[in-house]
Amino acid sequence: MIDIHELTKRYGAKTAVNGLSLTVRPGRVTGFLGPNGAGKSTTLRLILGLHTPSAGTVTVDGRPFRDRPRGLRHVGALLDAHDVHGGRSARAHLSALAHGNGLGGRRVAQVLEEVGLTDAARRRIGGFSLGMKQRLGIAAALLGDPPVLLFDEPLNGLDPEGVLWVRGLFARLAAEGRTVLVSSHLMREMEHTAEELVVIGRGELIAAESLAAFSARGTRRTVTVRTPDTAALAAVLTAEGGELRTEADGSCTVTGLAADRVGALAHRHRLMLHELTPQASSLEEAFMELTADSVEYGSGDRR
Ligand SMILES: Nc1ncnc2c1ncn2[C@@H]1O[C@H](COP(=O)(O)OP(=O)(O)OP(=O)(O)O)[C@@H](O)[C@H]1O
Repeated sequence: MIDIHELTKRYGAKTAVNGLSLTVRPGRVTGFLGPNGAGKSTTLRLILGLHTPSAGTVTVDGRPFRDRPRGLRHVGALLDAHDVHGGRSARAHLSALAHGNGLGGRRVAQVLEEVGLTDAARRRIGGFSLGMKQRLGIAAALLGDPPVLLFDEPLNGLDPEGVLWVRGLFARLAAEGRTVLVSSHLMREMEHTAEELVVIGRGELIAAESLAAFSARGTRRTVTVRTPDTAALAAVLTAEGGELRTEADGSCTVTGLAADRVGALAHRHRLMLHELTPQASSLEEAFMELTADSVEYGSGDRR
């Protein structure tokens, strides 16, 4: 379990993390989402004690991570897949880590196998693709068989088969009762990866809840309608504050009114409906809406 309490990190005049409080629980994969520059990497570094908080506290299973000798046995982390010595082989890299953490060599072979790098174990890391480096970083995180795992943008550079593999691995690690925190700036990456979400923007907490609860936050819900009386229905709905758009397939998309209200209005005005389907707001939409004000380097049209 990771406990973050009123955590703030300033770099000079820049506040990267601002009064952040949250708990990441074991047994589920938690997605850590936010636009670029939201403070995700800074938070992960603060959890690992690589940076010192300006204020607040962060503990891993009840203690600051820095207080733990042989850290890999407690927290495994992939922060930056490129942060490896390119001249070393994958096996040498992992062996050095294992040695520094009092872990046996057998574990190195096990994690190489786990991430599918056994055949590449003797090759220089410098020649690895980004996807292979991500796998190596995941192997390093798994080395100490830790109860808590942190992954910063682990899906970057992975091919579709790699993405599926990582999702399966994270789900298994969580099912084993571990705490698994996975950062991403892309909602669509988390949609099939995480069960819980923590969303931050400009260093502040925006949401911490299940994927389903987060999805329900989208306010731009729409209703799909089919009717032989499009013009009449459009007039009725517009008078009630809704908006009706005709789609290429002949259906209509209604915004601004809930499905039951659309149905009641059609009934009152004796208009025939062939379909009345509320559309769940997509996760992506909820994410864009909630983080629109915190996009640091956005294109402008997201606001
Ligand atoms: N060492 C540093 N010195 C100064 N500013 C920093 C430092 N590290 C991070 N920042 C700033 O703090 C903010 C948060 O950065 P951080 O890398 O934590 O965000 P992020 O959510 O991980 O973003 P990304 O998705 O782009 O990796 C950014 O504005 C960044 O420029």
